[in-house]
Amino acid sequence: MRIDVISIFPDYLSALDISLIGRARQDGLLDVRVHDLREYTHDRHRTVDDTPYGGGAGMVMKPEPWAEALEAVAADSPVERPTLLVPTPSGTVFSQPLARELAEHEHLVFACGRYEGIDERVFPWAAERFDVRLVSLGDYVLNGGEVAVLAMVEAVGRLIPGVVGNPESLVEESHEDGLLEYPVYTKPSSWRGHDVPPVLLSGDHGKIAVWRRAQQLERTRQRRPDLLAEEPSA
Ligand SMILES: O=C(OCc1ccccc1)c1cn[nH]c1
Repeated sequence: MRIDVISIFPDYLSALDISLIGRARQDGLLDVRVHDLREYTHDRHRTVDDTPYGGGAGMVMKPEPWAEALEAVAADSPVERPTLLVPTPSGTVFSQPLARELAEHEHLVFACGRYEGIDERVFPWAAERFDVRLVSLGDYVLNGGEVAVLAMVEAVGRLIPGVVGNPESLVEESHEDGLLEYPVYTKPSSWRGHDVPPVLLSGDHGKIAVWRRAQQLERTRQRRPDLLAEEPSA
């Protein structure tokens, strides 16, 4: 998979050089390229933002640098229609199913917004060449898209075969089966007066599986009842 990230803070993405993603890059499983949006400006101040039409506080990212950066990325894309992911509080919610879908794509391009956002016209313009997805990581506001991109690259990258050592560890995960994950324990079995639930020491794998499923349901009911909400009956 090829991943391009465009940002005015490319160094923010250096975290992608470390650990799992870093090794996947070395192993050639992931081809991650980070681009500085200011390389696509032509004025002395390398201007990427300007005041908002209609007034209001803050600044808006100018459309032209984005168009030039996206054209450059599309020019040497391995596919006809790369997927352009734009983190924004006003996007559809990122999820494990979406991460699984994106892990099948050949070329992902991430646009990191800053300030009050990117000029809206960039999205219909980009839609000529990209499958444009505005994606939210949650109902809160960050200063820019870089942190959200790190999260999405990790969520998607770890699903790519070979990136995570033991693919088994990808299956039993929160949200993989729509429920939260059961609690996990390791040695010592008694620790500062807190003991591991005895069932886990019983060696009875059937009982352990039943106990774990019950824990998933109880946790999901307590912390995320929304995940259990019944589909509205047709
Ligand atoms: O703040 C976010 O994205 C960065 C961003 C993009 C555009 C303008 C301001 C900030 C975000 C919050 N949830 N998901 C994404």
